[in-house]
Amino acid sequence: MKAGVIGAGAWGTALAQLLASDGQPVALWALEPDVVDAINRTHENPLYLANIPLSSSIAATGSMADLSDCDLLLVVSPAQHLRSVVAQAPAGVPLVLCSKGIEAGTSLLMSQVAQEAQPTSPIAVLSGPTFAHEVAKGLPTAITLACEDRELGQRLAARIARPAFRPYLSDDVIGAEIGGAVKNVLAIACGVAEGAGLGLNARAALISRGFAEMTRFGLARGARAETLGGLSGLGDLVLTCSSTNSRNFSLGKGLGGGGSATDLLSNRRTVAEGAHTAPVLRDAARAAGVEMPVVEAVCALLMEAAPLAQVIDALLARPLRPE
Ligand SMILES: NC(=O)c1ccc[n+]([C@@H]2O[C@H](COP(=O)([O-])OP(=O)(O)OC[C@H]3O[C@@H](n4cnc5c(N)ncnc54)[C@H](O)[C@@H]3O)[C@@H](O)[C@H]2O)c1
Ligand SMILES: O=P(O)(O)OC[C@H](O)CO
Repeated sequence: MKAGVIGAGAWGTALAQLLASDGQPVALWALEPDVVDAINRTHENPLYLANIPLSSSIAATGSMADLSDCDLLLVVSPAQHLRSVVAQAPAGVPLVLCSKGIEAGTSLLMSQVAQEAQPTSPIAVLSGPTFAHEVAKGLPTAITLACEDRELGQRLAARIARPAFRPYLSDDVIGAEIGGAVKNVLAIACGVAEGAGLGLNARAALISRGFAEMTRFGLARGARAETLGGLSGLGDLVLTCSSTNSRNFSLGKGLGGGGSATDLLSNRRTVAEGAHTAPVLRDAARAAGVEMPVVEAVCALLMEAAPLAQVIDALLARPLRPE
């Protein structure tokens, strides 16, 4: 058994560390030669997951050919690059998609993108409340593993589970993906509330009303309510909306503190997926006739279409309605 991980950002590196924790070989594909070099020479990834000593069973590589003998591939690139990395991956090997987002230009979920890029590869989705540093340190974590093929899902869960890492099985791939994609946009909104000093009542309101938006959109796209209320939806929403450990929450906090989206987004090395998902989600929701006022507000701030005070006033002035 040899697992492959595609993408050596914080999450790919943490997942490689998790898989290698029982001593099995893990091939970790990285885009940057510096990252390959650092992991192989010093067993660290200072660029994306600093201060975590990595297992010597992890071999980093810049060549997808080194993943050809893997029985499992975890795909952990930013969502907007998933199509190109999956197209380069070995064909026919089960792909576990760990990226959270919706593809710009197509509005496709990651499973749909992967299906197009590697039509012969079985697909599963791994998504839930999981800060990379905590998983890399072996702290207790639960996550949704969604796969339409239940037997494959069970095999993958057994392969990925570790004493402190518990995958919960689901066959609702769409639900798991929509929760992970939408919560990133809502975390930006909660960060804005924090940065603007709007208080904890406002944050709780954004989480609850944001979850209502996630549910409306998810149901319209064929997700199941129980999945949206589980680890990959509500669970991840609560985590990401509660901490500056979240890149999305931090981005929002910067916006709420008066920073411009252009400044905050330029030259960042790490990914804040919500900034890329927000306009795609807004357009998909409009096309489906689904109201998502919090998502609309985040888009307005990201596009610098209106000042912060005006965006907040517009949200508060919406007509009163039943919960
Ligand atoms: N960090 C977490 O705690 C966490 C947890 C769960 C899910 N995720 C998801 O995992 C995905 C990856 O996030 P991350 O935190 O590992 O990334 P990161 O922000 O730590 O690093 C950025 C990654 O983007 C890659 N990249 C940049 N340009 C690229 C290109 N042109 N082609 C391919 N890759 C490119 C870099 O090599 C690097 O791996 C995201 O969708 C994120 O939402 C992250
Ligand atoms: O840092 P964020 O905002 O990308 O969130 C990381 C994970 O998705 C949390 O589950």
